[in-house]
Amino acid sequence: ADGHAPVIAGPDRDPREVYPSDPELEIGEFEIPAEGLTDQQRKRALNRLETYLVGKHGTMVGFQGNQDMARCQQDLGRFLEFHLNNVGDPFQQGNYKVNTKIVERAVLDHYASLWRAAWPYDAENPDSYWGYVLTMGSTEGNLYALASARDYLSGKKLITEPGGDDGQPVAQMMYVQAAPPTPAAGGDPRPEAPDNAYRPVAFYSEDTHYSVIRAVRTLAIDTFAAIGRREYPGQCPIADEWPMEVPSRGGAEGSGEIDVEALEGLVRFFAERGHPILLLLNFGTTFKGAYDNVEKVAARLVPIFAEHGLLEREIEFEPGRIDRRRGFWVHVDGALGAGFMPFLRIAAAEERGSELAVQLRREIKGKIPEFDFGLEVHGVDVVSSLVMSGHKWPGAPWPCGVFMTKNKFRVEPPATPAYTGSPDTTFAGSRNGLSPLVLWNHLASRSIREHAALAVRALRVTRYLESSLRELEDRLDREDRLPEGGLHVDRSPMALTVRFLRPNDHLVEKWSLSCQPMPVKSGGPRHYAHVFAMPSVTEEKVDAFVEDLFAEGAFDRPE
Ligand SMILES: COC(=O)[C@H](CCSC)/N=C/c1c(COP(=O)(O)O)cnc(C)c1O
Repeated sequence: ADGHAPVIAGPDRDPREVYPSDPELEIGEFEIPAEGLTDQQRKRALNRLETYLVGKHGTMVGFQGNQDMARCQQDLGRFLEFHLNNVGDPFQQGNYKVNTKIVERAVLDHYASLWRAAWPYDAENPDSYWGYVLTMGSTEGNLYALASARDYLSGKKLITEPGGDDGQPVAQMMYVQAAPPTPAAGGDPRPEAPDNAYRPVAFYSEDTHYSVIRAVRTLAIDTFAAIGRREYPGQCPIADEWPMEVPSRGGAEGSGEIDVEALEGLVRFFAERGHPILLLLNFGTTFKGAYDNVEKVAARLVPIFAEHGLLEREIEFEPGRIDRRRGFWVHVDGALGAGFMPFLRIAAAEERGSELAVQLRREIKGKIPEFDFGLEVHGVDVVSSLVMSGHKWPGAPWPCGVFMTKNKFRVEPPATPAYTGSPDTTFAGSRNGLSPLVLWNHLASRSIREHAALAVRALRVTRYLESSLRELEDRLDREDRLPEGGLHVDRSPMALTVRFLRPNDHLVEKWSLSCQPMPVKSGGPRHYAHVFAMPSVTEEKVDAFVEDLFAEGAFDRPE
């Protein structure tokens, strides 16, 4: 009004008309005016939000997030008094002293023991684990793993003692593009395609989480489909046209596991042409909770790697400076599965007559699948890196997780910023110092056996959920209210989730259901929803959910 530029820009339109309205929450209560909000206004808004969240929290069954926050607030609330920042490498104290790196190391050690890696961390031991607690969730871990794999396979300098060739500290680590590799003695040099040796090819299945697709694009990593369509048109070994992703067994209506035979054919095609292989396997897929058979994949691919000089190859940085490394990288996306499968393995190792072992055998008939650093095939430790989300199985009030690899696979960090006093070896700059506390509290609050019992219980609740949905199908059928084609109840082997026909929007909203259309052979997409039996989902919650599905119109489709 007085001709001066406004202190802050006013709204072009009323946010209440623009943002999606929610009957329980009004955006107008949360907008922040130039004069701020009074204490009373802030308290009213926060109370309104808490009431909303309490309601949703009680019926949250649709995603893989464990809603049981255990003792987070009581035990850890006091740490909100600090700006906890674990900036830099977890194993180097650095100059930012208000950190929880000592807790982070304890958490990493424990996961290294659960994932059968060599621990504690030892910089001198190539086989020792190295890892860090993620500030985002498995998306960050997958991004970091794929970036590491890309650089490792394309000949970037591996991590070495800090310092240059003359032993003097270097101001800035630079990437060194190595000369084309000469396959180790006995390998068959392929002069016809020396440049492929630094062109890693990425493989992942059609059930892979969308964050991986974003990651390969962000990192400019070529997938087998991209190179196949561009450089080998019409030569796909498994289909007339190169599929965008490795097919899953049985396609969209299958279990969600990767088709190992299809993968083998695709990998062989590129290994024969000298490409290093970058493979991402799922261990608990997003929608079906399926586990790629890591053992079977390894048994099929290791001989191919051996045949084509990819088990170990020599890379020469500068004349006379030889570096021996692999021509493949296997990353296991264990966002959900890496958090609880180790505990099932522990339950299976119990005395055969123990209550835990007996309960486990009721849930799982076969062997507990291997997916971690302990898996060896033909003497090769197959897994190069692993990731887990902390807000899934463990249960955290915010996204977090763990990334883990081995020293021998680590690539030189692009920078060693003096001002943090620590090499820049993680993905983030500032790193969440509270997340290690949450994971530590989760792990330390129970014995290994009690964690194992929790994992077995989740399998039991999942089985209860599946049987309850199948009984519901019979009840609806008896009352002639069953949707045409039935409820399509399905559960993949050992999955913690059951999928079924998507119910109406009201129930999707009430129970926070994650939904996905699936292309099916008999015509258009079939709309599914799923429930994950995380530790916060009880039989009582399942009963209440299924009763809602029995109500009139529960499966009415929006017009
Ligand atoms: C629809 O469900 C999701 O997108 C959930 C995250 C929400 S559950 C808390 N899944 C995330 C996920 C991710 C990404 O993990 P986050 O970054 O921790 O969400 C990576 N890999 C797999 C196999 C995943 O399932």
